[in-house]
Amino acid sequence: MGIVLGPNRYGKAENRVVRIVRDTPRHEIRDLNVSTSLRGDFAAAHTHGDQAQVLPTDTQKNTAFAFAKQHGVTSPEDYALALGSRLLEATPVATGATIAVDEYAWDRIEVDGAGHDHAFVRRGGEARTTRVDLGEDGTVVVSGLKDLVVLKSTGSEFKGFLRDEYTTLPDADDRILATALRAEWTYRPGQQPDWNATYDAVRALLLATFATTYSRALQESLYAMGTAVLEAHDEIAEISFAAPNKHHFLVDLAPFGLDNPGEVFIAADRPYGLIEATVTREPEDGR
Ligand SMILES: O=c1[nH]c(=O)c2[nH]c(=O)[nH]c2[nH]1
Repeated sequence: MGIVLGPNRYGKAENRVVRIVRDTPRHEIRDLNVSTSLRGDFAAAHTHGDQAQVLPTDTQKNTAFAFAKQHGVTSPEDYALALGSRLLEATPVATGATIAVDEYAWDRIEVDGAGHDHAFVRRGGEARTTRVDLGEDGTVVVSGLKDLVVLKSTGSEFKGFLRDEYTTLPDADDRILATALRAEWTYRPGQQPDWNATYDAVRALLLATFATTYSRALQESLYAMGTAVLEAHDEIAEISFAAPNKHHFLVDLAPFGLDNPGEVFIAADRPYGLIEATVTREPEDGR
């Protein structure tokens, strides 16, 4: 039985690219974590140690930084599309490139009621994400966010579930619902919307829908959030979620002679329920 090389790709992961725009005294900052990956006929490098067609990962790293200067970063999507095209041009045997970008948001530090020109404070642990694939079947842009930590202190229940001899969970009529949301939405082919405005709108819609939907399960909240995004954004084909159910357990204060009507909880970090769902469009939508 012969042995052959299977799928392979290579690139430079997690280039931490920070771009400052300083054309005026009021600076702008874009803080990115950029990973590049090329695929194609790189068999010779694996089987014969022949690097002739291999654009070094070091060059990919350099291009990521050079493009932050030359092309600029108006949005992670625009930057990733430009970087991916360049790497494909520079690497004749490459048939596809994937560029993944996480962006960390910085807010201006407020001084005397105004945002400072060049001093910033990191906004939480949340990141904006994009993954751009330039390949054999065209270009796909998947944008999203991760580690968006949200909590509802009421308006959430979980009851009526399947029970067996191992089930101990009681019905909950009123519980805390919390998650660190990961969402990824895929743009329809050929769409080039205002990436930043669309990101802001989708994020706001996810948050508002989470807040205002009475939740009978995290699954129902995710479905409502996805439906809201697809109804409002024709340019988006589908949206996927991964949501850890960050359990908050009511603490038994009875030993101390205290009642606890949903006031004191222990926040458990693990294990957590992991709820994943994709909300998509029916094929007969015709596009
Ligand atoms: O929103 C929830 N969905 C579940 O599937 C589940 N399972 C569980 O134990 N608690 C919860 N909560």
